Amino acid sequence: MPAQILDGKQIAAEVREEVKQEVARLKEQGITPGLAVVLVGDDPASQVYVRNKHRACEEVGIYSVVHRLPAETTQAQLLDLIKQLNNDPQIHGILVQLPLPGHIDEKTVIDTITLEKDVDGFSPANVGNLVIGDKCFYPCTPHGCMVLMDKTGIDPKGKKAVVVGRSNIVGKPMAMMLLARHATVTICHSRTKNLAEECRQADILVAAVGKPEMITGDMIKEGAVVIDVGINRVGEKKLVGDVHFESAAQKASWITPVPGGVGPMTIAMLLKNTVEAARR
Ligand SMILES: Nc1nc2c(c(=O)[nH]1)N[C@@H](CN(C=O)c1ccc(C(=O)N[C@@H](CCC(=O)O)C(=O)O)cc1)CN2
Repeated sequence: MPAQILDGKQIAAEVREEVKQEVARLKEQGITPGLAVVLVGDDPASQVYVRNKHRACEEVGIYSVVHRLPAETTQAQLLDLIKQLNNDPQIHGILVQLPLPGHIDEKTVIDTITLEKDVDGFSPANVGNLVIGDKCFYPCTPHGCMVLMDKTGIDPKGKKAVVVGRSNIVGKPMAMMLLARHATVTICHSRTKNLAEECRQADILVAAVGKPEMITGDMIKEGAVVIDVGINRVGEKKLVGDVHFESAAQKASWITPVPGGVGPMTIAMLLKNTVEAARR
């Protein structure tokens, strides 16, 4: 039987509605959650994501400021802006849209965002807290994957989870979150021997490699839950994930589509983290 769809659009809408209610409660206490988004340069995809983040904030009542800086902005100028935002009482969350232009060191920039306002959850201190299970912000994309499963009644406890991809933004935090929920976790990457065999062991398979349709149906265990984090543009307009949807859907019990799966959850979880930052 073909897989059921994990509908990210619908679940993200539910999360946004919950956030809206939480924002209203905070406003009754005199607190308006505030998010600052910083965009450097003119990457077209980043411009769209930043615009969508601003709109999503407006819809739920979060105060949002977008700082659009030219591609030639120096690292020192960007760090100055972040320090200013760190001290701005109206701003509870700071996000620097990635990727940054090549002359700016992403790590230095992320390290400059104060821990309390790191709503992306990318800073080393936040990641450290995630690893040891302390209070932290869950990075938005893997958090979105977890919420997709939770709201569908998929419990990782005792399951074998395979995460393909070891990025700091998705693969590694995803593995930590699954581990915290008592899954047995394997992280695979470009040098994993016999990737297909590893993937076939997975009750939950998370693909986050950035390679169009690399995971095919023959790599999937019958009945597995397949979460596709990839967003790859092929040709002029077509978007595909890291999973070959048609063949994978013949084997999986649940699968996320691309578009409309994990992507919409990323922004919904950012709103949630911003409200959490304000609440704290
Ligand atoms: N500072 C950050 N930078 C980046 C992040 C991030 O979480 N923080 N993630 C990505 C980009 N991103 C949000 O910033 C993002 C990507 C995709 C989507 C999304 O909704 N995708 C849609 C398809 C949209 C399209 O047509 O292109 C989907 O999958 O349905 C939302 C947010 C890198 N940078």
